[in-house]
Formats: sequence, structure tokens, C-alpha cells
Amino acid sequence: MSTDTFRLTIGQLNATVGDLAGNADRAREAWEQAKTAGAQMLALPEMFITGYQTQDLVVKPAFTEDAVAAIEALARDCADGPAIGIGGPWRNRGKLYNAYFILQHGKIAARVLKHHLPYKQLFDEMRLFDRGPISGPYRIGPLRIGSPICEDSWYADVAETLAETGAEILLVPNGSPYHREKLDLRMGHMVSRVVETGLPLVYVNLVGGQDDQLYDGASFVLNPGETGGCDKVVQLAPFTEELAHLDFTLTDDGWRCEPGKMAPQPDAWEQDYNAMMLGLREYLRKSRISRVLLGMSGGIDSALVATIAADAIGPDNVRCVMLPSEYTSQGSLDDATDCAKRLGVRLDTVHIEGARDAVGDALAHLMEGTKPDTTEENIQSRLRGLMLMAISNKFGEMLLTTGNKSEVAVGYATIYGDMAGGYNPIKDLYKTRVFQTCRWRNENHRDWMMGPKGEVIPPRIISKPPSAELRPDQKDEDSLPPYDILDAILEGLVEKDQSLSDLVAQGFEEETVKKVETLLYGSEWKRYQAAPGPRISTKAFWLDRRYPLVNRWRDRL
Ligand SMILES: Nc1ncnc2c1ncn2[C@@H]1O[C@H](COP(=O)(O)OP(=O)(O)OC[C@H]2O[C@@H]([n+]3cccc(C(=O)O)c3)[C@H](O)[C@@H]2O)[C@@H](O)[C@H]1O
Ligand SMILES: Nc1ncnc2c1ncn2[C@@H]1O[C@H](COP(=O)(O)OP(=O)(O)OP(=O)(O)O)[C@@H](O)[C@H]1O
Ligand SMILES: NC(=O)CC[C@H](N)C(=O)O
Repeated sequence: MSTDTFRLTIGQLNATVGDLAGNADRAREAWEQAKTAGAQMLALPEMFITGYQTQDLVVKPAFTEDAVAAIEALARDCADGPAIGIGGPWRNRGKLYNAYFILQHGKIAARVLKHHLPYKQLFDEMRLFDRGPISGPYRIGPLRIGSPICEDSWYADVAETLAETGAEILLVPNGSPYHREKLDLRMGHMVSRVVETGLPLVYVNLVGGQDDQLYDGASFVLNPGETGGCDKVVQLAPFTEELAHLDFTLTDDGWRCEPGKMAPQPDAWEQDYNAMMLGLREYLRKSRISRVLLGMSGGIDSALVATIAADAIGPDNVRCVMLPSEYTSQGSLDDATDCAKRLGVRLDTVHIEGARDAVGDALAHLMEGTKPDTTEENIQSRLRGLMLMAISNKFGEMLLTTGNKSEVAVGYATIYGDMAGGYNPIKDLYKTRVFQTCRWRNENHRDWMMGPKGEVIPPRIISKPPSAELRPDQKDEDSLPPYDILDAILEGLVEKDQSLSDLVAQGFEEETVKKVETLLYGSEWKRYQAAPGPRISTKAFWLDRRYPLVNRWRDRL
């Protein structure tokens, strides 16, 4: 065997949390391909055997025992061929580690332990795992490989120690979730590691969805540059499963990877749309649900959710339901029909006036003497939820909710009403971005979309003023600030953790800023009961931002 070349196959693959046998099968298939391609090693992402993130499941000893048994079986099955690097949990002397297992000649030949445990944003690994010591490099054939595990590569020390102890390349297995512009952030850290160590770096990321998280893949390889910088020589596409065979050659300056595939990276609008679509597709597939339904009001939010659903699982698997009352305008009826037709999805109609009157009659003796208020509006929303859940139960279709991030942030939705449902594809998309996303989808079609090409969202739906149509002539802007102002204030409070005085200094009115803060803190309890949805920002409402449900603190101005 040559001592100055090395073929490394990387698997940018999709693992399912808890499906140990299924994940091991995927690893075996990839190994067969690596073997056929003459590779000396197959590298899989972080925690590939268990899927990622496992949350507290990994704390259960029976689960980690099963995971390690699956890794040992994989080692035995793949004894004769390339080595395998695969992520999994490792329990030893009362401690639990996030580890990378190196399988060779039928056995676990080495174990690398994660040193830096991420605990910010959506991560809580300090709570789950023990911090491992910095592990040294391992040898496969002619090559000494160092493997900082994901977060380990965001700091200088692990890579530096590996370089000092003889690593000749850095192979970084990752479970790195998507958010807007994440690739640039990762690239910044990885370029630093290459410049500091002078070693080539292979970044292998998971792909697929897990709960609210999207793993976008987008794996890449960096070679050290001649003048102290570095060169990207391989870039895989985001959001797709892919195996790549990387050829390393020993040069006078050390090991270098031959240039390979350079997949273009789509712009942020496309990546966000892909993430929301894949988030829904993956949540359904991994939950073994094949059909969805949603209430289609003729408004923009439900139109976008219907479009994402049609793209995710095909128009034939999406049912839209119009549930009109006397406040529903002819325009809304026409727009819902038009949108459903353009998307090729089924549209049913269920009237709510009769049920609403029946509820009103049943409650009349208690409500006597009270004035109409949001109570009556919420009854309509709840009746829609009830009807939609009945259809869901009868036909096995999961109900989607349709609240955008601006509404979710201020609690502008009815609990047990339009909040009823299992998954919300636009939960992390501010309303101002909803408009732009609809325009983007109307102008762009990709082969990963199962819905039709063209202007699938009627332009009128995009241009009309948003309304909940729960009373005559109602407009969202009657009770909320205009969405451009609302979203800018929310981004300040949520994404940037700014103070009210920061926002007032930026020119927002004191009264508006205070109102938005009151609505945001006052609706924490609602979000706790809300459906999950794909995370596309750095502060999604779920694991990124964990606020008390009871909270009397308000910022001073
Ligand atoms: N901390 C807490 N923990 C648990 N429950 C709490 C609570 N605080 C109030 N509650 C309960 O929650 C109830 C109030 O919540 P809820 O019933 O939802 O009602 P509420 O938030 O008062 O009203 C719903 C709002 O959403 C708007 N909306 C509704 C539907 C669709 C849209 C749209 O355009 O998308 C907008 C509607 O115009 C209205 O402003 C109270 O009756 C109270 O019992
Ligand atoms: N007439 C209706 N028929 C069917 N579903 C409805 C109807 N009205 C409201 N809904 C459901 O409740 C959700 C919240 O609706 P609402 O119209 O009150 O506010 P919205 O946030 O502006 O949403 P949209 O932009 O979809 O209208 C809608 O997205 C839809 O799923
Ligand atoms: N799994 C990890 O360690 C991920 C943490 C890392 N900072 C990332 O988001 O990419």
C-alpha cells in the first residue's frame, strides 16, 4: 500500500435519533461504498450512531449500552476494509463522554473524547456529558489523524495540541445545526485552525432534521495556503446527503487534499426556505406521518405554510380547509381557492357559523350582560381548531399551525384555537420575511421542491393588509405596531438582547417599545404550549431562548 497517498471517504449523512440499527445500516452501506472506492477510511459525523441531539436520552445507561453495542457490531462487520470514524456516547468509570470511535480490524482501535462541551444557544452538553481530556492523534495506514469533535474546533487549544503531538491532518466530525449564514461562521473558525496549525482540515457535518433543528451538511475541506492562509478545495452542497472520496497526497509541505467538488452555496433566502421545507419533511418522515392539513384563510401565512407543505411532501398529501364565518370576505374565499388551485392541493370548506351560534346559545345564560370582546373572537378560532383536529383524527393528517415569528413573539394567536397543531414551519420567520419568502418562492423553483413551479402564491395575497377576520374590518395593525417596526423591535429584544433605552435611542417610540416588551414577556406561557418549528435564526423560541413563564421584571426606561 502506498505511503504517500490516502483516500478518505466522508459521509455527509442523515441519522435518526434513537434508530441505532438504522443508523448502523447507513454506516455499513457507506462503508461498502468507501471500500469499493478503495478508501482507507470512512469518516461519519458526530454522534452518528445515536443521531443528534439526543437530549436526556443519552443519560439512560440502557441507551448508551445499546449504542456502544451497535458500534462494536459495526466494527466486527466491517473488519476487512477501510477504518471507520463514527460518533457515539462512551460511558467509563461513572463518566459519560461525547466520543468519536475509530474502528479498525474488527475492533474499536481508538476513542477520541470531546473536550469543549457546547452550552450556549440550543446546546446543553455540560448538563449531559463529562468533559474529556484532549485526546491525541490516531494512526490509519500512513496518516496520523487528529479529531477535534465539533465545538472542540471552535477553540485553538485542541487543534494546537493535536498538531504538537503529531497529527498530520485534522478531521472534524460535526453535529452543527443550521442558522442563517452559519457556514460563514464555521468557516471563520476552521480557517483559524488551519492557519494556526498549518494542517489540512476536513469538516464533516450531519444532514437532516431533528425536532426543531436542521443539520445542513455543507461539509468542506481546507488546505493550508502557500502564503500562510488557506484554500478551500472541496465544498459539498447544503441539505443533501452525500458521500465524497477525498484524495490526500504527501507533499514536501505535508499532506494536501486534491481539489474536488465545489458545490455553490445558495443565498440566505433559499437556504432558509430549504431549512423550513426540510424541517417539516424530516419531522413528518421521522415521526412516520405522511399527510398534513391546515386552515387556509386566504391570508399570507397559511398560503406560505401550504406552499412549504406541498414542497415538502407533495400537493397530494396536503389538505387545506377554508372555515368561513360571516366576517370572512369574498376576497379571502377567492384568494384561498386561487392559492389551493395554483398549488394543486385539495381545498375543503367547513362553515363555523352554526357551531359558533350553538356555543353562543349554550353559554348565553352565563354571558348575559357582558360586552362582546376577544372571547367571541377566540371562540371562532377555537372552533376552527376543533374542526381541523376532527379531520386530523379521522384521516390521520397532522395539523400544521401557521403563526409567524412576530405573532409567536407577541402571543398574537389563540391558545387551543389557531395554536392547535403539531408543527409550525414558519415559527422562526418574522412577518416581514414572510412577504419576501413568498416572493422568493414565486420566482424560484428547485428540484428539491415537490410543489409546482411558478407564481403559486397569488400576488394579491402578498399585497393585501393582514387581518385575522375575527370581527368586521379587523386589521392586524389595529392592535399591533406596523410589522416593519414590530419586527425591528423584536429583533432588538430577542436576537440582540438590547435594552429598551437602546431601542429608543435607535428612534423607536417609547410607548411602542414598552408595549412590545410587555407582549413578549407576557406570552412566554403561550410559547411553552406552542407547536415546534424549524430553527433558522440564532434565537428560535425553544432551546435558544429559555425564559421563565412567570416573570415580573420589566426593563426600566
Ligand atoms: N400565564 C398564563 N398561563 C396560563 N394561562 C394564561 C396565562 N395568562 C393568561 N392565561 C389564559 O389565557 C387566556 C388568554 O389567551 P387566549 O385565549 O389565547 O386569548 P388572548 O391572548 O386574550 O387573545 C388572542 C389574541 O390573539 C389574536 N389572534 C387570535 C387568532 C388569530 C390571530 C392571528 O391573526 O393570527 C390573532 C386575537 O386578536 C387576540 O389579540 C386567558 O383567558 C387566561 O385564562
Ligand atoms: N376563514 C378561515 N379559514 C380557514 N382557516 C382560517 C380562517 N381564519 C383563520 N384561519 C386559520 O387560523 C390562522 C390564523 O389566522 P388569521 O387569519 O387569524 O391570522 P394570520 O396570522 O393573518 O394568518 P393568515 O395570514 O394565514 O390569514 C390562519 O393562518 C389559518 O390557519
Ligand atoms: N455539536 C457541537 O459541538 C456544535 C457546536 C458548534 N459551536 C456548532 O454550532 O457548530
